[in-house]
Amino acid sequence: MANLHQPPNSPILYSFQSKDQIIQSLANFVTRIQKDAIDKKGRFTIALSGGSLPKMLGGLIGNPAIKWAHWQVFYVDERVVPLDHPDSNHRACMEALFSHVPIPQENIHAIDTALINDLEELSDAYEKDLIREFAQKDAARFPVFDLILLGMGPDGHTASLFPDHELLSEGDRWIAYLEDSPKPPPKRITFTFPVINHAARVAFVAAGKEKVTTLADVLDRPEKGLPSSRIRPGFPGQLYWFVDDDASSAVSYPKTPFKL
Ligand SMILES: O=C1O[C@H](COP(=O)(O)O)[C@@H](O)[C@H](O)[C@H]1O
Repeated sequence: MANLHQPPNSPILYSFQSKDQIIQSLANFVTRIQKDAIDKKGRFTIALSGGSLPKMLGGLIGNPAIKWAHWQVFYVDERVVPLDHPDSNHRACMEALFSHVPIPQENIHAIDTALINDLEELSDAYEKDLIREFAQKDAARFPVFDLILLGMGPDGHTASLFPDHELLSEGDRWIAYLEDSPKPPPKRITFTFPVINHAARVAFVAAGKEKVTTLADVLDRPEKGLPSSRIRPGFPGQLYWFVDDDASSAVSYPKTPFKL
């Protein structure tokens, strides 16, 4: 559980020469965290993003060390569209990962598309799904995920938390909704900052030259307050960055060699 009396741990930045190296290292990292979680509690709770992230998870396919039956998967944010829509984060994760591995479908927590015409009900229902998974088991004010995987947009947004948006100050709800996302589609639901910042581990995955300025702003100039720089899991939580050398070429923040 987050300890408010201790300052957050500093982020750990891993930079790789290629996307393939990110994919392999990320797979090793996730594999180790799921083993520790399952050994300790018999389950592994993970939340995934959409955007470019799902395609970075390919290193998990065919890995015999992954105990899929023990995974409980939620989405950090979801675009409010049918689950087979090209914009759906669930669809992207199914196509890139879950349709290739033996995970029980009931362990993947997608939005209830019967509710997509009422965003408040939809986000309440997703919050209740989270509460069912976490509240009775962990009795915490906020869920404590074993691992949350995030992306970062070129504007510095993460999840569906966009620069200058009123949801940046949401400190109470677990799941919030928005109808005015600056990036299409406009209707989305999203984890709030407190949920992300209560996780045991959070890892950003960001690659490509189009992220270079934003990554330097987030890591070297956090005082700018971009949404991605507000991700600071409370102690003893740990934040990691898995990036490529293109994205990190303008960053002064110290890099750490990757080893497990
Ligand atoms: O719209 C979204 O964007 C972010 C970042 O996407 P990326 O393609 O720049 O990695 C993503 O993390 C989020 O889940 C998604 O809904």
